Amino acid sequence: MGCVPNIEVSSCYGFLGSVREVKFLDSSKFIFQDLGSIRVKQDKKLRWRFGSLSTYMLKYSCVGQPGLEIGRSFPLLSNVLANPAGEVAVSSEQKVYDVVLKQASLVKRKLRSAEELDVDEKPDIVLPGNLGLLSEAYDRCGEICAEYAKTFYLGTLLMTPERQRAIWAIYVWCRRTDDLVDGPNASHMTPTALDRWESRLEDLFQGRPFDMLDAALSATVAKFPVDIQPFKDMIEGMRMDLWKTRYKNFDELYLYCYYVAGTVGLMSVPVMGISPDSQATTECVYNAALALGIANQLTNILRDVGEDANRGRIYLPQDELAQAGLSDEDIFAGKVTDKWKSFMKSQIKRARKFFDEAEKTVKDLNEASRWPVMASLLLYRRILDEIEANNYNNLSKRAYVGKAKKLLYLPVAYVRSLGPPPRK
Ligand SMILES: CC(C)=CCC/C(C)=C/CC/C(C)=C/CC/C(C)=C/[C@@H]1[C@@H](COP(=O)(O)OP(=O)(O)O)[C@]1(C)CC/C=C(\C)CC/C=C(\C)CCC=C(C)C
Ligand SMILES: [Mn+2]
Repeated sequence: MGCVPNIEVSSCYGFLGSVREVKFLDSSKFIFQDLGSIRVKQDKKLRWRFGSLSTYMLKYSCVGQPGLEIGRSFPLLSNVLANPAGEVAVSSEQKVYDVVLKQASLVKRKLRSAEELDVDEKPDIVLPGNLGLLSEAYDRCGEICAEYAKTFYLGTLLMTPERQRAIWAIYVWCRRTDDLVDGPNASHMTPTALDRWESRLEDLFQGRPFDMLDAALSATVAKFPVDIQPFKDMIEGMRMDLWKTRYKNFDELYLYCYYVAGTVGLMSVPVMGISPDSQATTECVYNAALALGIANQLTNILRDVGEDANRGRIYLPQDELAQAGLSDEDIFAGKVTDKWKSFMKSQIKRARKFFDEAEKTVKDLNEASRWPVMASLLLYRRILDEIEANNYNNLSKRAYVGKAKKLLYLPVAYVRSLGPPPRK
């Protein structure tokens, strides 16, 4: 999916040339009752097939509709399928892209309305008690990040102190959220407990943190234009982990990856900042952040196939396993067959595509954030190489990047992050 803003058709009735109702699934939920002025110009290469909407160039001259530029045309999305009733099933990629658009427009508005202060100059919010507590809270977040996520921690050491502390605070909240369903007390976790965690999140966003670690995130979201939605969506991903142990196809898996990892990318962009020299749209940068999160999660899933299977979870898409002549039993048997190797090659290839999409936009970030993000990207992507080096045995062997190699990658990441943002 490119960065061209897309309008997603949720339901489209009528015949070519005289569309009667098109609902736009963006934050405004436009419903054009009087569509007389809308003409759907059929692209000569495509034709209308009842029940499936192909890509159309939608030309309109809507007058008086806020936010829609008159006369502009947008390519409608070709993966929008309509059933005979004209109702449209929306792919996960589209649902997530809708979130990305909202996040991007929200940050653009926040940055426009707020003083264009460099984040390093903004004062910390004053929390009850003394400021020393906040500094102590951030230090504790840094210790937790160093303890549980050496790769990410290494990346944050390359950041400015303000951004470093903000990412530590976000990391700790993400870690605590993940530990609710993956940690030692996971067996006692219930949807109600996740609801309580979500209301605690709302409190900290309103400046009422529950404990010192929440206080660090509360101060962070007061300082950076970070929105609550990605945090809520991550909790939704944890709700899925409570009951869902199989994924029918990549569309289902993509949505899960957005929830637990793409959200991290969306949380991080306002902290990383976008370079003033960047020619990329905010949507493009958010898309790249999403892609990095998806890439990380797909890599994490490929790295942890054996471990996850031992806990009764198989994230790999069932339809793709079947197409490769594989089943859950093959995974539980733990045998690295030729079929398994061939299947893994295609899974690794797809994960790399998401890393490559993210890498194209790292240089559009604020200069001080490029190196840490590039380092984190290269180090996580390296896990895929290690799975290959293990001859695709991710069923009983956990691929990892050794400390020496991690350090070796830092100068590589530095060189890769040099240079101006790419011309779009
Ligand atoms: C320097 C840098 C990239 C910092 C980001 C650090 C951060 C906030 C990480 C949060 C990670 C976390 C604990 C998320 C909770 C859910 C979860 C576990 C997600 C999976 C992470 C892997 O964690 P781990 O390696 O510990 O695996 P196990 O739990 O042991 O199985 C994930 C794979 C998701 C990680 C996703 C990211 C780090 C996304 C980072 C994206 C950006 C920083 C956006 C950069 C912007 C552009 C334009 C590319
Ligand atoms: Mn994992």
